[in-house]
Amino acid sequence: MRVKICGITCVEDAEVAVQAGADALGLVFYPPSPRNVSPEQAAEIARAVSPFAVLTGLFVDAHPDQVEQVVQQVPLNLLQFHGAETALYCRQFRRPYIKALRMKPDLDPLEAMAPYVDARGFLLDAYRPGVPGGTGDTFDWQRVPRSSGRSIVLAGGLNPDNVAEAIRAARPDAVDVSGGVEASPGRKDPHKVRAFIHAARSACEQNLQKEFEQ
Ligand SMILES: O=C(O)c1ccccc1N[C@@H]1O[C@H](COP(=O)(O)O)[C@@H](O)[C@H]1O
Repeated sequence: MRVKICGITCVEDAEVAVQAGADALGLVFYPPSPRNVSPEQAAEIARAVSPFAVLTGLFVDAHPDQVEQVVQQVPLNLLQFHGAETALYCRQFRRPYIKALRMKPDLDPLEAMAPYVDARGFLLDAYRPGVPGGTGDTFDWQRVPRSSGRSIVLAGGLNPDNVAEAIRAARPDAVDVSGGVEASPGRKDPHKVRAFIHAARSACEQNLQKEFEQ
């Protein structure tokens, strides 16, 4: 079980997340978001954190030049495309990427994943019309495909109180949280970050124990 803390806007929050055991940090390059960071802020965060934390850059239907400019300035390990980007679009940067899929009621996730043959994984998020992400909404975790053969990151409205249940229901490879561990828009609450990671790790251990006993 990997844990990604998304929407990091400052060095202090990045350090809290990594010390609490986060595997990955998300940096949002989407100006309408309260978690948006400039390439300069992102580069400062990148310099401060452990080289073993996976730094993920989140984009929403960005112009390719914007993505190129960011990847020149910030040592990102992974790109996260959170809009309506096609597989061709995602592939052009020749960097490891995950594709976010918003779980609209009529969406078949396996069908939606199919074109992204080179994606490193898929982040499944709640669907709210007109809002690309970071909504704080959950979706029906039973809709997460089992044994798809692809890495699945579960997101959408997760928090320290529901992440264990979400992991038990969906059995994802990773979980991702943004608003559920915030003190205010764009700032993380250290207690919530630690509680979230602890709850996710405990739920994963319980799942493993159950499988061992069966
Ligand atoms: O965090 C944002 O502001 C954001 C903006 C636009 C697209 C995606 C965004 N965040 C991603 O949304 C999901 C769910 O967020 P939340 O936990 O429900 O607040 C999360 O995976 C972020 O990666």
